Amino acid sequence: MTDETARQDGREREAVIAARGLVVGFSGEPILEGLDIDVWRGEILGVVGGSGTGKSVLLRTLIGLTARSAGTIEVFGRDFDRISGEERQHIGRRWGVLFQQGALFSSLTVLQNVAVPLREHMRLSDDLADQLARLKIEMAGLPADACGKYPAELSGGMIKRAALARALALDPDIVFLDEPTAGLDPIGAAEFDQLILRLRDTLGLTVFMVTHDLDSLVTITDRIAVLGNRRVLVDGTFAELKTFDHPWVRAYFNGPRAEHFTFG
Ligand SMILES: Nc1ncnc2c1ncn2[C@@H]1O[C@H](COP(=O)(O)OP(=O)(O)OP(=O)(O)O)[C@@H](O)[C@H]1O
Repeated sequence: MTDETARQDGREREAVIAARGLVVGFSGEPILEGLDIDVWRGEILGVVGGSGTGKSVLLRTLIGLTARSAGTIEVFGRDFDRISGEERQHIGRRWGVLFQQGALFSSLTVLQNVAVPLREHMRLSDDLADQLARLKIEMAGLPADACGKYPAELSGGMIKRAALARALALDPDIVFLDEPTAGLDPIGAAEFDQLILRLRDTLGLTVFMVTHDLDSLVTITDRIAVLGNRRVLVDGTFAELKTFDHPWVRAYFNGPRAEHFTFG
């Protein structure tokens, strides 16, 4: 949705993230060039694009893990380049991240993994950190006996849930999810979708979700941003994107796997 559409909605939308003119590259041609994107408070934004278009690079750039050579990023209305280190740290605590492979510490149990951000950022006793970590683990839909397990002892779905519990540890306002349902069976993926939806509805979370999962896109996203030609080509609902006139967008949203999703 563009700024204009947001205004036409008659509702004031608050951009949790507003990035403008992002340029990101490693060597050679930039991966992202002149990219603008907004993430609105309380929405589930899906980010799609062909393989290698820079979805994960965008996610990492927005959270400050990948450097950009140009562009601005406002987070909660604050220009990230113009704030003190202390404020940056404070803002960093307001987001949680679920990386593609979970990125759990293999030598720590699930409970210890989830307690890491609590111990790092809050001055909590070990006991209180453990209690809070148990709560997040339960919120992520894991059984209590998962707390004492190591990542190697978990299924793919449990790893995603443990990583989500860790992302939720500091009660973030926004969570960044990189392909959260990749590698899950269809039942596990649908359960994970519902979990994300429930967390958004009950906690008022904002969700930035990179995904290739058409079912997730249809079922839980409010809006989808399509990456292509190094920027956001277009954004809108799944139904809107089905009618957008661009070869890749048409092929993606009306291809053999998407054509059965029809809208009133
Ligand atoms: N640290 C890095 N150093 C050099 N090149 C990188 C680095 N990170 C990403 N790239 C390159 O940037 C491009 C975009 O990568 P990215 O992982 O963002 O793609 P993606 O859209 O998430 O792809 P996929 O859907 O396959 O996960 C790729 O060509 C990748 O090789």
